Amino acid sequence: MRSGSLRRATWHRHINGVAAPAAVRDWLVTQGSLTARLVAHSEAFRVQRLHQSSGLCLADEARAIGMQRPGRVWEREVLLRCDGVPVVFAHTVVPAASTASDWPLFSALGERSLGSTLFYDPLVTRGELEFARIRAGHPLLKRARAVLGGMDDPVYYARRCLYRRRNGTLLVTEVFLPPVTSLAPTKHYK
Ligand SMILES: C=C(O[C@@H]1C=C(C(=O)O)C=C[C@H]1O)C(=O)O
Repeated sequence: MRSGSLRRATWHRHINGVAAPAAVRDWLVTQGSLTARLVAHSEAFRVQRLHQSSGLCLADEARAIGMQRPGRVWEREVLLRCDGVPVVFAHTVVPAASTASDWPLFSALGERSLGSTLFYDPLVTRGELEFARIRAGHPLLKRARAVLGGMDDPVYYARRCLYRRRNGTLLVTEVFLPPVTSLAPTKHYK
């Protein structure tokens, strides 16, 4: 398999395109805020910020955020932890050309969930979810492995969603980690 294909994932508009096991599929198709659902499936939820800085967007996300070729972006990567257990590795990019008026809260998020700023802002519109199977050579798995170690499964399942606000675009990619399928709804979950 060409290395290029390892670096890039094939993003499908329909969940059937990734043939995910039922338990993972249920999480991949979560509508609304993933944060909200994870909070309802844990006693203690935490956004662990790994880094937030400028960088180059990944080869398979440039076009999705409106760039002709990979260019400079503001990049944020976090682990979402339920009761201490990492269940999602999330990677968010905003084109560096975006202005503070496009995403006024993005740079100062810290360990607050990005979802809390996206789902309650009437100016934000949300695109369609896309789904992918990502494998060992994909940069997102390399980064997750650098933080978590292990990550030896042959395939991981990911989704991504494009958000727009004023003239800005923001792409959130979520890689689901195996422990997510062990989460059970807590008493608060309706
Ligand atoms: C988009 C959401 O925000 C979550 C929080 C993120 C963050 O804080 O960086 C990233 C991905 C999301 O899973 C959500 O809650 O659905």
